[in-house]
Amino acid sequence: MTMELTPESRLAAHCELAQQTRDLMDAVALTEVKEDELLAVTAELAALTERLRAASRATPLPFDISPDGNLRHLGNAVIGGANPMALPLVVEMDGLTARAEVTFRPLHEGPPNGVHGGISAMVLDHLLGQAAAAAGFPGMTGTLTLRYLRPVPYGTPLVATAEHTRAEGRKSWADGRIALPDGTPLVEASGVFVMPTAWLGRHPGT
Ligand SMILES: CCCCCCCCCCCCCCCC(=O)SCCNC(=O)CCNC(=O)[C@H](O)C(C)(C)COP(=O)(O)OP(=O)(O)OC[C@H]1O[C@@H](n2cnc3c(N)ncnc32)[C@H](O)[C@@H]1OP(=O)(O)O
Repeated sequence: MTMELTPESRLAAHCELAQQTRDLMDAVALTEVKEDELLAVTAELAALTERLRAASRATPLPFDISPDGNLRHLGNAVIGGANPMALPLVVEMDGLTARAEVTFRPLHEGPPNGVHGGISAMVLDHLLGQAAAAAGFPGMTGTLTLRYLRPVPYGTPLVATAEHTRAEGRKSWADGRIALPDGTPLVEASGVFVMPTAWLGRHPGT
């Protein structure tokens, strides 16, 4: 884990850029403008891409400690505010239960009018991993098992939750689900997380 000192104002500007990029991605997925406008916007975007590439990192922003003292990962593909790929998911811990409100977007479409199963899996992978980490067992996903019970809609507020269930040596288990606000489950997941030997001693409790 690399700790890096970057001014908060620059990080906030990076997160704003990522959010603007998400808005752009949503607009690209849904646009109906004419072909010449598509070509014009594409040319403008190519120029903007080159401006950002004028100074580049080799990897996204790493784990760091936020001003409120919490571990954060702004470059993460699920929770990273500075990563346009991220929703970004805001995970709250309620005791040992990880909980996140999530509204998927048309951009996440897999089946017609529904969220891609891999997107649901990505959210649950992260949430289960965070529940295991909160219980003192951070690890890499070894196995993730999913049951897709009902199509996952986009544009509707949903709730994702996960909890650590047990641990054995370097392995820990967690369960989770994405559900409608009334609790109706849409996708259920269970996962095995394995702490790589390289992490031993680098996280509280290991
Ligand atoms: C530095 C501090 C960081 C702090 C951090 C904070 C975290 C803040 C929350 C982040 C939440 C992120 C949540 C998303 C997490 C990803 O998305 S991780 C990305 C996806 N996963 C991967 O890329 C993992 C790739 N695989 C690997 O690196 C390695 O295979 C593994 C999983 C680390 C295991 O390697 P290994 O340690 O050499 O395993 P090995 O010694 O053979 O086996 C150890 C035990 O695990 C079992 N095992 C091994 N592989 C598996 C498997 N695939 N399935 C089930 N069991 C397995 C073995 O059977 C063995 O069991 P026992 O014999 O002890 O009973």
